[in-house]
Amino acid sequence: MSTDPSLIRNFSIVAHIDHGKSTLADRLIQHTGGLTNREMKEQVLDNMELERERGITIKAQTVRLSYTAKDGQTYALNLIDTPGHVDFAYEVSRSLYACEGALLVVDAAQGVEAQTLANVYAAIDVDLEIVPVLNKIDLPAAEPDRVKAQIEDVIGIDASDAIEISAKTGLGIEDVLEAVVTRLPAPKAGDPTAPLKALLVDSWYDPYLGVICLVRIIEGTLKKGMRVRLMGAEASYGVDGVGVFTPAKENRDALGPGEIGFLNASIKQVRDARVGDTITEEKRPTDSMLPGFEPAVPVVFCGLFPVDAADFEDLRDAVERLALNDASFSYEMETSAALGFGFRCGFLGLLHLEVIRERLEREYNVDLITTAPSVVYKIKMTDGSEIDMHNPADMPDPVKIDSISEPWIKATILVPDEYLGGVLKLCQDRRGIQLELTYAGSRAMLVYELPLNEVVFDFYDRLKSVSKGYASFDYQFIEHREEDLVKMSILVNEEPVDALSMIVHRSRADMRGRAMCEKLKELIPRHMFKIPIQAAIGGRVIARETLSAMRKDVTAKCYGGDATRKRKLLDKQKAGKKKMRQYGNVEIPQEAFIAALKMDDD
Ligand SMILES: Nc1nc2c(ncn2[C@@H]2O[C@H](COP(=O)(O)OP(=O)(O)OP(=O)(O)O)[C@@H](O)[C@H]2O)c(=O)[nH]1
Repeated sequence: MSTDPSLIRNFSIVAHIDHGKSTLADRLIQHTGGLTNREMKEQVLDNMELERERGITIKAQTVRLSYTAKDGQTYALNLIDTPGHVDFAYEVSRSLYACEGALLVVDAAQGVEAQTLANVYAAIDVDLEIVPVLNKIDLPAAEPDRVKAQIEDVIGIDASDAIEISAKTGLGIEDVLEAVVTRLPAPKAGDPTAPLKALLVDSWYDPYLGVICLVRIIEGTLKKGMRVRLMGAEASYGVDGVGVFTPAKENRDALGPGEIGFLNASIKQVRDARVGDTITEEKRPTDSMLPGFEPAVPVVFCGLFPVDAADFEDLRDAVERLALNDASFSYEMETSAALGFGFRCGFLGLLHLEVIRERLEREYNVDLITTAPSVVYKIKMTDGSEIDMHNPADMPDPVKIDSISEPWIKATILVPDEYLGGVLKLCQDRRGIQLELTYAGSRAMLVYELPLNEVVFDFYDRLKSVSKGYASFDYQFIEHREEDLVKMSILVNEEPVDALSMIVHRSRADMRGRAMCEKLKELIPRHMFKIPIQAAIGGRVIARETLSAMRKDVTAKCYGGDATRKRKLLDKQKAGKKKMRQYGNVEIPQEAFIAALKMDDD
């Protein structure tokens, strides 16, 4: 039997980073008896090691809590964990779409911050009922009244009955559960006998069961044994299992309207189970798909190569396994003159790239070289044909090119007044076009059009540093625009380093070329000989630096010292070597590749 929709509440927690979302989720699970203290890992919902370390949530997870309220009824509360970063914006919006309400958690000492706004607006956009919760009320610096006023001023929602809690001490947790039951709406009572219509909220790979799909039933009933169709993917599968997470996995026979749970159906890879897709019954399909299905497409590409060419097979294995679990990650084999065999990989954004790179290195134990991230350029050839270029190394002969266009985005940035100047300068420096500048309280809202190319390298980092972390940023792709773009090559000791070549706007080529040569001069260790470092467009050198030759023996400073120290130094050098790549007779450390691409605007 599926649960009566009036006894179901589906909700998310939205918050700025570090305001206590995970701590509150853990408390709710603990309070409703989902896990004993001992069973409870430090943070149950953020279950990937990397997520925990970086304090970000990548894959949405859900948990069903059973709560007997003061009205005597037992409710099924589905808490959906949402990822919190702009690279994963589409997944956030899909997981919010599966809810009727959200708890807006605000740190009572810090108040409303950038991500509070971005996340709460995302929730308001899909018409969720919002319950404000002031957390960390135990802190001496907590100012609940001031923060309530701020929520009303800045966000524009009523905060008079905001719940004051401490997720740390457990104070107010019961009030939160009561508010979920009494203040959030129940899901609409869809017809359990109607043709099945369910939203695919999330999917991940389980080594034993294959792909697990998290689904929200809109209408009809999902049953074990049923044959279902993924309408967007145009594929059908037999359902092997249906159930819920409490957070332990519990099998059920069926899930009805309003319920959130999982299905497994021997789906081989998450690529076949895209977030946002509509699931229906094969033999009695629903007549319309849920709106807004748009599989996330990679927008940033880069090459991944093993530091040691002998590790290529390990890398292939790791990349294949990762792709099983991440539909937004794409790859194809690539060969490079300097780097040998590797993969050209596609990502949702820079954070996604970094997360994947770290997972490959850490979980799969392969040392990697990452080439310059690049966006997708559309090239019109003089013979009328068109190509999508993912890699600057594939740039055709310029005489055969008619025009090149690059992707542009529309970015929305919220920033406190005092940092506005720095943010404006940053956007301007990145070829931004200002569309709007408005104020909400002491915050400015900026809308800019920007070339994605200028954003992929280090825009988030720069934005964070110029705004002390207070700016929030969100973007959407608008179109490809024709621009005056050229390929800039980097030559180290007269040898082109293909991994460092990039497409730049002609107006910025000199500046970028100079900056790149200066950076590389700092990043490449000295050798026994002089090394010229040059940036060039076609055959024309636009910038040049010279790395002078090393004069002293590294061990020289250990003269008279003990032999152990000397050996340690040599060992350290040897270990360092593993991370280097040989170009002609020059060694370039791996860090140089990413670091060289970070631009300093000031
Ligand atoms: N004093 C106090 N500290 C709290 C409270 N709730 C959470 N914290 C602390 O605040 C920090 C951030 O809490 P998290 O629950 O990890 O925050 P989060 O919003 O989930 O952060 P992300 O997972 O990074 O988005 C942790 O060090 C918690 O121990 C509280 O009520 N009082």
